[in-house]
Amino acid sequence: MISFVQVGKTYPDGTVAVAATDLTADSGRITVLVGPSGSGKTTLLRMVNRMIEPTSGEILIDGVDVRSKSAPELRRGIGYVIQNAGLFPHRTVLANVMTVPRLLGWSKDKARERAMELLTTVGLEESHAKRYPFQLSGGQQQRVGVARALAADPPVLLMDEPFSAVDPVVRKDLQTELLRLQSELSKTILFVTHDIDEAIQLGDKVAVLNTGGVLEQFDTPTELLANPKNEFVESFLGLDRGVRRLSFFSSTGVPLRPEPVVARDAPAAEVLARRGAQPWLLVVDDGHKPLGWLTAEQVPADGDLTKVAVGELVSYGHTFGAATDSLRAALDSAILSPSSRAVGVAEDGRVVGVASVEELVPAIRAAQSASVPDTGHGDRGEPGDRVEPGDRNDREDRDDNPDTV
Ligand SMILES: Nc1ncnc2c1ncn2[C@@H]1O[C@H](COP(=O)(O)OP(=O)(O)OP(=O)(O)O)[C@@H](O)[C@H]1O
Repeated sequence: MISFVQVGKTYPDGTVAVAATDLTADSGRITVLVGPSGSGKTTLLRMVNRMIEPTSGEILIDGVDVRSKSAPELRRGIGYVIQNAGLFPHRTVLANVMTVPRLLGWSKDKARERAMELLTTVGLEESHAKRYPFQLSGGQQQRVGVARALAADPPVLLMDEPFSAVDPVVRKDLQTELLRLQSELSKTILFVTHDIDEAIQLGDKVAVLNTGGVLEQFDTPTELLANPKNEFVESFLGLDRGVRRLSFFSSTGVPLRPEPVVARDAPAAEVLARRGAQPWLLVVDDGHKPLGWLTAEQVPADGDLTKVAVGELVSYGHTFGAATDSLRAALDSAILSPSSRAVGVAEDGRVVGVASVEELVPAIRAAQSASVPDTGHGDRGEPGDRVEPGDRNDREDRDDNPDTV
């Protein structure tokens, strides 16, 4: 557990980066610090490993003041991951990951074994070990950064905008990977981001900071979305917070109708009967997997769907897991489809049924008036677009490679 007790930081030029802050990051959980540029997120984070010293208050890790150890000793017990990974460019991937174990006096063999194991854990291949950082993609470099931070198995991990420099698709992969890793490793993670979607996706709890280092709200993502404490938090969460909140509700209440679903080789009489009752038909293959939509007018007069080429069907966009996905996934599936209908599938991909946007409305209304239990990491939904951060690595007094101490 990391406890900030009345922690403040005023820089020598008088800038108040962090106002007196009380905050507790629970053990084995991800606590996200989110806020606009200059709200003191990085300063708060770096006070934990003493890259920056507070001007007031104290920081305790499991009840022990961080100042009771020398900074280098403290840092070797705290993993640290930054934007652009901060890898040593002149060292191989393997050597990068071995850095802290070697500093801790592990034998070369033990450190190498651990590093190889970790590279696999973070989703890299053995062949990557001998490469230099410039020979990896941005996403792969970030994975090496995470492996390096985990090398000495520190209980605490500080992550400062670790996924900001990669494209949104890779970023989403890295977020998913972090959640998977965390479900196995249960580290105490303090994670800084500008991006409220990332905060909601990853955080067990989220601290929303404002300019001047003021902590506006510290809550679970569901509570933040349901009850923002003030206008600042509300506007920071964005106008679509109602939609985001749907990520925390199951789609199991969505009425999925099987009637508009028809096999491509279904008997003509069945096709024609369904055409009469439905404006859109979802055509499925012989494994009951979706092929695409057909409007009633597009159905051949003799009801023979095999006459319609699969390429002529209207794309169904993407499906949602009827038993596993959130209400937001169901809504996305409907609004992103030209038919305005969501396609619900079972785990094996077979179509369970479809629901129009209108048919989703009662389930959405029920969710919006319900309170959500504090489930921690439930279904977190999809992270959305993000605000690109500025380059933070230009600050003079910042040492981004604490391993070098
Ligand atoms: N060495 C310094 N001297 C003076 N002011 C500083 C120094 N480092 C940071 N600041 C100021 O402290 C405030 C908080 O900075 P900090 O980097 O912690 O914010 P942040 O929320 O992490 O911002 P960003 O997301 O843009 O990185 C800012 O106003 C910043 O300009």
